[in-house]
Amino acid sequence: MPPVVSRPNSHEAFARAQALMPGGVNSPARAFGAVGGEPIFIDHAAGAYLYDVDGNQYIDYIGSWGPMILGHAYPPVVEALHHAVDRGTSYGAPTPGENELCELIVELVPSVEKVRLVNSGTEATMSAIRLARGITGRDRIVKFAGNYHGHVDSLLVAAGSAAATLAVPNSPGVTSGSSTDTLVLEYNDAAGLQAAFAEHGDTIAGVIFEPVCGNMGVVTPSQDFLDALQTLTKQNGALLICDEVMTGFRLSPGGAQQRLGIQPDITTLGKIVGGGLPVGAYGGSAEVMSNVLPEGKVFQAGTLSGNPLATAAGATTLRTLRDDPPYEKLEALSARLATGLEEAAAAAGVPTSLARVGSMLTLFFSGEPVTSWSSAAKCDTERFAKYFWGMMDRGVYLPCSQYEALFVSAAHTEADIDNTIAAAHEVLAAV
Ligand SMILES: Cc1ncc(COP(=O)(O)O)c(C=O)c1O
Ligand SMILES: NCC(=O)CCC(=O)O
Repeated sequence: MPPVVSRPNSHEAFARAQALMPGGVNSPARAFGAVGGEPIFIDHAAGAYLYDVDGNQYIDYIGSWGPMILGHAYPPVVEALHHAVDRGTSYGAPTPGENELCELIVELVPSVEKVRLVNSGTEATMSAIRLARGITGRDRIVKFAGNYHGHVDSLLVAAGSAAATLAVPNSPGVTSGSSTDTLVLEYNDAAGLQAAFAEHGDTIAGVIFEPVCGNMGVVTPSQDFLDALQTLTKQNGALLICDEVMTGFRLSPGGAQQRLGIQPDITTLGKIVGGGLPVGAYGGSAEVMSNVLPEGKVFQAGTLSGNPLATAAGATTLRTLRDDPPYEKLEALSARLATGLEEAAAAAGVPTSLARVGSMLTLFFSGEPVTSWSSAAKCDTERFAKYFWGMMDRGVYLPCSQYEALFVSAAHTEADIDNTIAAAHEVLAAV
């Protein structure tokens, strides 16, 4: 792996970008705010690799923050897009391609009988909570500290991911009304959830949660927490909203709900469902979804929803995951990476704890296991930043925050993993 020597073209591009976009970026997650320095500008990507505008190559463990489970420019997806683009890029009218993608979602995700396509994970969660409120006639939504559900006003409270990384878990501009209707609890705290239902049960429309959390780094749900979520929502007539934007089609063909045996009322999807194009989706039983306009009365719409390029990329990706499942390979590669990183940290005497579920993993710079936001917040983020840059300079592109998951793709090889571990040995010895 050639060392990365310099990035003058990225530097120049970032200078231009800063005059054009706030912070020079179109999403704060990619601004490198928590690790210092400047983001690299990407020229192109193929398989497991990113190539920056200075010609440096990186092993990519972000994969566009989750979607690229098959690797970049996966040939069948590229071919499907070529075929689609010649037929026009948007019609604002129904297409057979929408049926194909929705059939695959319904086939693969256990709790989904009917689904609505939108353009992002944020739109999916925004629509899901509106649906829960519309069905129940109640206002309150429960969410968990450190979980991130996109930039929906009422969910941008104690939010994880870039909101936590950049210290705005509660953004200015979110009205006190929206945050009053949001009840924030600790992840993995079944007793806290029980107490919240005891006090507010008849006003809670729904509980939204990450079934395996990725947005405060990877945090695994305990079985009693999962049981409490399902039992308490059912007992109190609230809807359980499983946010599988990150975990959907990643942790198994049917997502975290299939892997962990969760039965939600509404599921939100994003990332992989669009195969690298902008798609989100929300779905549930036919009965729950019958409340969405025009079948029901809960309004939700979109000019580009079900876009033909997006459905082509999404359907090709899901079909590949169904017909040629990469999950065993992902498990083996991810376990190899996790073990290697743990060994590298131990050899260097750096206190860490490694969390992994399938192909999502995080090396926390804290000796204690992380189970919720209060334990995640104890990590040594300065040490993480040194680790991040050391890895970057050795051609390994990691999420630029302690509070994110790293993703392994089916395009990674054992050699990529071993090179990454070798880099980690060098870097961790020096942080
Ligand atoms: C669990 C979860 N929900 C929702 C979102 C929001 O999705 P998007 O960025 O596509 O709006 C994300 C990621 O960004 C996520 O990880
Ligand atoms: N885990 C956080 C994300 O995936 C968000 C990416 C972005 O907003 O750029």
